[in-house]
Amino acid sequence: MASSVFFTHSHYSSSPSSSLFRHHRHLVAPPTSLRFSSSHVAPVAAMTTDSSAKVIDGKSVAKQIRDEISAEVSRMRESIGVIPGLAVILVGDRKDSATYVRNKKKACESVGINSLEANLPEDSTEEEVLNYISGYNDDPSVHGILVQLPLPSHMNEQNILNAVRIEKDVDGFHPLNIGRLAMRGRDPLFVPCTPKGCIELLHRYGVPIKGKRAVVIGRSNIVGMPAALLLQREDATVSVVHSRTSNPEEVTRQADIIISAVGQPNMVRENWIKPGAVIIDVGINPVEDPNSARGYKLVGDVCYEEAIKVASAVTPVPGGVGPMTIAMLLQNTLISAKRVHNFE
Ligand SMILES: Nc1nc(=O)c2c([nH]1)NC[C@@H]1CN(c3ccc(C(=O)N[C@@H](CCC(=O)O)C(=O)O)cc3)C=[N+]21
Repeated sequence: MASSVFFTHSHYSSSPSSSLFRHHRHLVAPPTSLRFSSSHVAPVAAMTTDSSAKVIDGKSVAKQIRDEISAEVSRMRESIGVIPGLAVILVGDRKDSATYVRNKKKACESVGINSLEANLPEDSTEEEVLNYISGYNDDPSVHGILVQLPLPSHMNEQNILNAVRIEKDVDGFHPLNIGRLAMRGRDPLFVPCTPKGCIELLHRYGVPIKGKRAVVIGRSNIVGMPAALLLQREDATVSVVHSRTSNPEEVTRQADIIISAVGQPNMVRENWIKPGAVIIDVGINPVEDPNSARGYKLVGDVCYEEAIKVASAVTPVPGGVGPMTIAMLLQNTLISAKRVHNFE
């Protein structure tokens, strides 16, 4: 888990992920800070007719998906009287985690999903967390359980994730769900939200995957690894570039599709990118920005200003994969409620 982009998101987080990537940390973002107003986002249909790179607008796709979910939630409530429910367990008071949990809650409200929240103090015991999980496991109004990561270091993440009933594992982090994702001829009950959001963006932008070369940068349990499995299920030829890969830029330059999830700001430069490649940037990295009220801004793993010149399409940060992650969480919660109530 150490190389997960999730854990490097916050400027409160202590250590950078991987050693090989560390020498890129000093790269600074190019001076112009791009703004992604909806006005310069091309409509999806225009993508194939224009040769300059397109912004893959995750924020608006996520909004579209939330509208679809919202309609399904209403239909379900009206026909069988069931409202999907998501329980989120937050341990400790990391600011970034609290923000994410708040955003998830808001997103639930926006589509009519019930949200429950357990806020436990940093010094809680593992047993206390397990008690909450077992309460939610047994609660029929809860269709999805999410344990916000990272957990405090005194807790055993594996024990805790193993305790979530797989039928409610809307994060898709249970080893049985991951195992099924990895096996041909089997299907997991849930696909992890961030990788699922990446593939959904490729689908909705009409990017062909079958037979294409894909490179995933990063091998975390929550993004890189499941993203590589999903691409393989989509019939891409997949390579995984990681902290011990020699010549990562050369490998990455072969890719028609790049998914980067390492948590190193602006690591992927122009010379890593094959002209015309499609880039999904999962990194959400805070970098100092005196012009911003917060004192920092968020940038991806990919140097956006360089990528936009060579790639055919790129996801921005923010407004790319992040909002899709939340939309997929809502979708998984709906899928769970439909499944348990046999509602089609
Ligand atoms: N059990 C678990 N499941 C998770 O899915 C999970 C987690 N733990 N721990 C933390 C990470 C991080 N994560 C994000 C979700 C949405 C945005 C998001 O919406 N970002 C926006 C806004 C960024 C901002 O301005 O702060 C954007 O990129 O546009 C980002 C990050 C889910 N995570």
